Amino acid sequence: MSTHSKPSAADHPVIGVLALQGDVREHLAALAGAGALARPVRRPDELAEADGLVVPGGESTTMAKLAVAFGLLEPLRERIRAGMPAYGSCAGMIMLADKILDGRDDQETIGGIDMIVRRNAFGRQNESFEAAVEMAGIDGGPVEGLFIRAPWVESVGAGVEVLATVRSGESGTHPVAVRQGNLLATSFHPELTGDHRVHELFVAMVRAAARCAAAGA
Ligand SMILES: NC(=O)CC[C@H](N)C(=O)O
Repeated sequence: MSTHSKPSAADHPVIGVLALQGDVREHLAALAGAGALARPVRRPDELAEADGLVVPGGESTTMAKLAVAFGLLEPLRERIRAGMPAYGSCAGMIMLADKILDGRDDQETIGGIDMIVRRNAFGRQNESFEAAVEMAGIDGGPVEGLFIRAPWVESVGAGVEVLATVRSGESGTHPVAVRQGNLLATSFHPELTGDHRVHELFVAMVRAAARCAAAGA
């Protein structure tokens, strides 16, 4: 029996969705479907209340500019450095990359994952496509990968686990889902498919991090 009177973050994690631009509503719905209390985050005080954060799909250059304008970029970097779990889909993957290729000049990222991500990597004729993606850590068969002007991961550092790859014509096979500690990123958009398994994986990561924090407190 729990001795806590308040619901703990480990049982009911509050997961924010960075709500500056992009498919925020879809992530809020997917997180709720995966058992989290989901909240939009536009201000540093809203970020402070979140046990974990989703950075949505959208347009990374716009999102980065808005993050600076809303005074969120440094608070985001600080929370991530301090171990807050985060999940980025598509533009969100770009935002969580330590380095990007084919970004706009001076395009900022939040960073956190030791990887180089190439924006719009799948090229013109393939700007949008679907693929069945086998993803490590996701049981029950492949997830439907929706790739919309999607990035791929060009290279990863030693601490980054590649969870899924996709073959793209002659350029070969590229990572499209990665994890480094409490940080998760996909090139594709599970929030648009109604399949909540990737969000369930992220909610489990947030719960585990909250349990660790409670045990260490
Ligand atoms: N669907 C997406 O999130 C596309 C990402 C977009 N190409 C960018 O650079 O931000």
